Amino acid sequence: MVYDVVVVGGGVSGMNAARDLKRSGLDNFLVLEARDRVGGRTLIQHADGVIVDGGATWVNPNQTAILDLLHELGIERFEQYATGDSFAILGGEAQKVKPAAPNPHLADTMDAMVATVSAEAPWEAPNAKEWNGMTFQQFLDTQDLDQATLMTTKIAFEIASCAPLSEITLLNLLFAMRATGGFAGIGAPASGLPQYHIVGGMASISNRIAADLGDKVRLSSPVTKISNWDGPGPVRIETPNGTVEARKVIMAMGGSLASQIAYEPELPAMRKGLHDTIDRNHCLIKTHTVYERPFWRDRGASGQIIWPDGLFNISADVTPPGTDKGVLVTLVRSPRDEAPMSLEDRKAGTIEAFAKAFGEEALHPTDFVMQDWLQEEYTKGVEDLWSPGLYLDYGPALRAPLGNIIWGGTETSLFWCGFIDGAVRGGHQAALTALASLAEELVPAS
Ligand SMILES: Cc1cc2nc3c(=O)[nH]c(=O)nc-3n(C[C@H](O)[C@H](O)[C@H](O)COP(=O)(O)OP(=O)(O)OC[C@H]3O[C@@H](n4cnc5c(N)ncnc54)[C@H](O)[C@@H]3O)c2cc1C
Repeated sequence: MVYDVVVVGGGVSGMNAARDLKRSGLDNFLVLEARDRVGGRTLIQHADGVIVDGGATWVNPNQTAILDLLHELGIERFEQYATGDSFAILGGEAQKVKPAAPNPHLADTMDAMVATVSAEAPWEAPNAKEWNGMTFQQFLDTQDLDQATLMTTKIAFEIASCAPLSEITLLNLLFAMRATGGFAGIGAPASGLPQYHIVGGMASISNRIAADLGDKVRLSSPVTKISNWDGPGPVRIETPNGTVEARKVIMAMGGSLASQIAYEPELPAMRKGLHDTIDRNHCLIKTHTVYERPFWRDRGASGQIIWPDGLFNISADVTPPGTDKGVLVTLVRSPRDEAPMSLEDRKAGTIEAFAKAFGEEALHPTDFVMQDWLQEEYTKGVEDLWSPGLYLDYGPALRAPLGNIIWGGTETSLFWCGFIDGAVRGGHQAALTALASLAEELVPAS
């Protein structure tokens, strides 16, 4: 049997592509997912009986593709708790901090630069070459900014980008800003956290779609080799459980994961170059600490702590509705070469920091869970799109189909690429491309 389409990867992007295929009336398709679950970089964890997001969690009101999907699936969202004081740990002590307004000079300067970078082809920007040769840190050094601005910019952008400013190529950042609505989109200082969480966890999106697709989703099926992708004849897709054939293949994953698969014939140099240039090893850890109640709220605290160069980068109150417990998340962006820290040590350092800001009650959580994405074979840390040359040298290969392979995943989206919203958009786009390409084959050759 030859499938019309095989979707490789059951993250939000692949599941959304499969959902579109089904809604188009196509029946002859299959999703192959490496893990024993769908959802990819979204993950439901249970902490003292409370559902928390081990992966992606925040959605903001500008992210219309994910908001539409949530609406269609009947999935509710709840607002981020943001009432009360925020803290920063500076010099070992917790201090109340007021959100600083973004520096208008920096915002205007960068928005003017963003205006010259197109979402479709950032490599064609007039200054693409110059900006490809410069890091964000080097650019900031030329801007004559005060220390406070430099610090808020560093915190906001390092959290949003999961990389030190010295490793972010300016051209790539400007594209990311273009894709997310300008300077204020990706990580404007003091723009705060995005605003909504998903009731039941972000992974309920993929779980809901998987339940609807039934046996069209094959779990624990890591694709190891893709042959004859350039046709004619069907593409062969190998997994340890057997080989399937398809007319079209949607690769719904980032380039760094796609590069772990063997291709015959080999992929062209441009696409291989793209895979090799994506930096895949930046670590992102999330922890959730559960308490009997959100006691920090009684003390007038929002739950947010910013800790430049600390054990974690930022914390927030992510207590879902319907529980008396209180839940604090931390996001940890670790340098690649940092030795992994044990759960016990991370817990001890985290609650000690919470105690500095919120008092002794913080030393008595009822549960503490951690998720380290660098340890996940089918995620491999955060897929960074910051390396020099990624767009300038290999950008045209990012979305261009190759033979019968169609590239999907959040990284291919023109908008909110790298985010859940981009994953939904990348899925829509890949499904449309596959359907159009199948339709084209029905047109008789003249
Ligand atoms: C800790 C963390 C926090 C985040 N927070 C947010 C947030 O708050 N808001 C937001 O918008 N975004 C956030 N993101 C980003 C968001 O999670 C991603 O943009 C999105 O989930 C990507 O979806 P995807 O389907 O494109 O890719 P993935 O989720 O990576 O899906 C790829 C799928 O392919 C599978 N796969 C890999 N290799 C193979 C193979 N060989 N064969 C078969 N299957 C394979 C994987 O198992 C996976 O299921 C966060 C990411 C992380 C890691």
